[in-house]
Amino acid sequence: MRLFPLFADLHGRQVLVVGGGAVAQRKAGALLQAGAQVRVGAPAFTPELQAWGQAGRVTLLQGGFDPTWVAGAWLVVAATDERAVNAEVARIAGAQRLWVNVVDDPELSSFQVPSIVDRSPLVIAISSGGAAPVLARRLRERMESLLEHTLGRLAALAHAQRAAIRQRFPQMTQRRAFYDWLCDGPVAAHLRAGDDAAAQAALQAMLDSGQPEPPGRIVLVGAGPGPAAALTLGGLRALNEADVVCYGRGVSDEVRALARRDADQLATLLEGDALWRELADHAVGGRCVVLLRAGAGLALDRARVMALGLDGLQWEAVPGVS
Ligand SMILES: C[C@@]1(CC(=O)O)c2cc3[nH]c(cc4nc(cc5[nH]c(cc(n2)[C@H]1CCC(=O)O)[C@@](C)(CC(=O)O)[C@@H]5CCC(=O)O)C(CC(=O)O)=C4CCC(=O)O)c(CCC(=O)O)c3CC(=O)O
Ligand SMILES: NC(=O)C1=CN([C@@H]2O[C@H](COP(=O)(O)OP(=O)(O)OC[C@H]3O[C@@H](n4cnc5c(N)ncnc54)[C@H](O)[C@@H]3O)[C@@H](O)[C@H]2O)C=CC1
Repeated sequence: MRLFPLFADLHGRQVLVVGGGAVAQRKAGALLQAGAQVRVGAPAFTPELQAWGQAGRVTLLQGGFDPTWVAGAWLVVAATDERAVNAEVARIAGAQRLWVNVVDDPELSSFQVPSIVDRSPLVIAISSGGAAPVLARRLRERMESLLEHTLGRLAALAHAQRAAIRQRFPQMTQRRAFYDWLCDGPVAAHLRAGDDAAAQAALQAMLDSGQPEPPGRIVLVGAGPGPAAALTLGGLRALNEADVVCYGRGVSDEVRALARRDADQLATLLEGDALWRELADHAVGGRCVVLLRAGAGLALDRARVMALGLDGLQWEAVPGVS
């Protein structure tokens, strides 16, 4: 590892960007995101940088690089299109032991700027160490599509409850289990479905009870053509574990009789989203719900389940003989 990754707190700290072109603008923009006080010095600026200057978001220093500009800076970025100027900026900043990023010379840079996936407070920084910046960018684009945008809100929720979580789960092993539940269970699912209030309530309920509620389980079982003998072994096993059996048209009494004795049995004629929701409602408190349908049974629509924010539950399908 040639470069050591670290996360710098630039809030309220002065950073100097030398150069006023597209690259200087990109660096200045990222620094502003991090709350830095950005000063940009160049003979000419992009329209965007000029606008930021007028709005007071950055301070513009007009003219060619002047060594006095580095005074007060914590970091310096050399982003002109003149190699000699960039090298001079690196020399002056380096002499004062300031960290300097030289956009056209990884060798002269004492720090480089990574590709950033921002799910604040979660942040991922990717570096190729200057070997191939485009690879870093491509990897970022893949991660952007992979990581839900609600990840940041999940981390923020965890942050807000950090003390309560420690108090409720004093041992590290308990906390690990809790965090697994937080990421895999209903809180994350509610956030993905855009229901922040429900996410907060689920987290609060967990902190109150201290019991990671096991996720409910829903098994879609195909009952086969009718007689109990045609039920698959998987179907039979699910019926034995069921707390609730929802059955559709054409399911024989013979098959229903195989369910666990104290399971609730309910006929349902619902379809689509209403059906998925009904099954999820029955699965509260970690219950096992079996949907019995004649023939092959109902196919599991994972995309729909996810869209409805019900993927915190365990969904399975045991197709029957059709
Ligand atoms: C060393 C480093 C110094 C530094 O910190 O700036 C550096 C150096 C150079 N970049 C060059 C070119 C390009 N850089 C990009 C993109 C990014 N470059 C970034 C960082 C870094 N670039 C640092 C290393 C980081 C690492 O390796 O991990 C990113 C990650 C961050 C950011 O800049 O904000 C950002 C992606 C952000 C994102 O989208 O996620 C693109 C693609 C594009 O713009 O789409 C091209 C055009 C294609 C090409 O030419 O390769 C050139 C040649 C210039 C020339 O030939 O004139 C040099 C100089 C050299 O290699 O010598
Ligand atoms: N690190 C990176 O991600 C990338 C780096 N590059 C490198 O960055 C350089 C700059 O790229 P762009 O911003 O697109 O160029 P640009 O031509 O848009 O901007 C250059 C800027 O430097 C300023 N400048 C020139 N002489 C100066 C001086 N003496 N003092 C202060 N400012 C001065 C100009 O006024 C202008 O604002 C490129 O030459 C290239 O080598 C290019 C692409 C990506």
